[in-house]
Amino acid sequence: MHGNLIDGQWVQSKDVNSNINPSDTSDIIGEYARASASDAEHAVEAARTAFPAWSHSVPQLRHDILARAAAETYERREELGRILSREEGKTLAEGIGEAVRAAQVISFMAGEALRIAGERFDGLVPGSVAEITREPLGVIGIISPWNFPIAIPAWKIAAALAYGNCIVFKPAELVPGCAWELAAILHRAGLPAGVLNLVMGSGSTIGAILTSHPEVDAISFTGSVPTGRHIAAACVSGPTMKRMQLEMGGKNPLVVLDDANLDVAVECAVNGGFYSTGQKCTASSRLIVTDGIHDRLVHAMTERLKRLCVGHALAPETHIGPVVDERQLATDLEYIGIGRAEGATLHWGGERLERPTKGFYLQPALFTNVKPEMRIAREEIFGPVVSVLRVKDYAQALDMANGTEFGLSAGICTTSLKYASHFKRNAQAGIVKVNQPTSGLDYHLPFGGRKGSSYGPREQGHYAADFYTIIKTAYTSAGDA
Ligand SMILES: NC(=O)C1=CN([C@@H]2O[C@H](COP(=O)(O)OP(=O)(O)OC[C@H]3O[C@@H](n4cnc5c(N)ncnc54)[C@H](OP(=O)(O)O)[C@@H]3O)[C@@H](O)[C@H]2O)C=CC1
Ligand SMILES: O=C(O)CCC(=O)C(=O)O
Repeated sequence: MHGNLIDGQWVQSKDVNSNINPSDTSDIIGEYARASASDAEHAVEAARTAFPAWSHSVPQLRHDILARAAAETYERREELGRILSREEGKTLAEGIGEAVRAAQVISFMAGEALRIAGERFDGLVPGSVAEITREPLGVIGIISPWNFPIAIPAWKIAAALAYGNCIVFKPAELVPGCAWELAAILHRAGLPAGVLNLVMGSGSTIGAILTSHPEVDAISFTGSVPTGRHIAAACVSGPTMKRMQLEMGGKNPLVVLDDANLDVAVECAVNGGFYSTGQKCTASSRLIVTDGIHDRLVHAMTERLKRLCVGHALAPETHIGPVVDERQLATDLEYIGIGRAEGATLHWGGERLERPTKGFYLQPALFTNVKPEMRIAREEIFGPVVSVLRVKDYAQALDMANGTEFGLSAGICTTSLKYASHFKRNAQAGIVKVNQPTSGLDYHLPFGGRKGSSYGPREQGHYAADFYTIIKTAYTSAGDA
């Protein structure tokens, strides 16, 4: 059994979580210990005890540990990608790609340990100086979702460690495999006991302990909007008022204008809407298409969708793996029913598929004749379901793109510099892409959204320091009379 990592020790439990492959429910990837409430308490205590030494450690130590972890993650990318694809269901190519991304982000953050710097000003008191420094924040609770089982934990954990923080990490229950491997890699790389603690268990028990514990200084969370809101309330209700970073849902638009290159637009729409089974917060679930290209785009997309192979995540011919679990499949099918009932046209797909192995297979669904007020155009489904909305011109497209409570990513396909520039400036989203899919982000650049999608400072790149460090302003005078 794979235990939890608490204060440098692997701790077993009688309560076991069997990690099931969504491509083949008879395949059990492994048994993972479910942490108890007292395990979570011990993990927080261990992190608190480890904090003084780790927060004052020399940057070279933090760099070297992270660099070793990045190297092992990269060397084992195929094995880790396979575990990832088995437990989450994205294709093997996507799984290996995500393992590489994790290695790259850890390597970037190793450099951040050395680059962290401050500023110096002349003070207003004659002869005085003021120094602005960044100090580690303390104990960070990291709560991650199932859809990026190694990259999201890696970019949160590596940043927290680089800037000198200690961690209690609770991964999503559906994907303990990658979380355990990442914790084991960092442990082997030489982290002192207590600096990183892994507590696998449910959100409602272990997650809730982290968000309410007075010794946890901050929470970094990625997941759904309702859970994000719940966590936000818990973070501010205790005596310490935790810092928080919440990355939540999206209903991301991809605008396609008449002047777009059709091949580019189809690639962006299919990749951004359906790859990774549409299970990305950055997925383009709304295609907003001007009249002149609408029918050609829908036709070309449909031809492309007919050629996509939905199947076992590990099979080399598969383009789209299964949905992550029965519950998410039920949600996707429910929304497909809602779309039909609302009067949208189910133009292609949307059927549950049988495959040689028992899994959660769903044919990608493309809806046309969708109106902006329909639920399928407003609510995050988190599956391979894309709505096409027809508009008359760019102005209407922009208006519709922004007409959502979310604001994570937004894309436009156009060959017009005028419209591309206007969209970059006026799209109400944290990430804007021109002639690129709305999903798929660079690990060295800041990531986050606006409106209901995100709360708190950005993740990734050197901007991550804004969450994981606290700014101190020190005033100094010479001290002589
Ligand atoms: N924007 C994004 O990146 C993502 C969005 N989602 C959206 O969320 C929906 C449901 O997915 P799901 O994984 O259940 O997302 P959740 O938001 O429920 O879970 C995300 C993480 O939060 C934990 N959690 C759940 N409840 C609490 C709580 N009360 N306190 C602290 N932590 C908690 C979960 O633990 P546990 O695993 O035990 O539930 C998990 O680790 C999807 O259909 C999708 O719409 C999901 C994943 C990513
Ligand atoms: O699009 C990406 O590369 C990242 C998406 C993401 O972080 C998410 O879906 O949670």
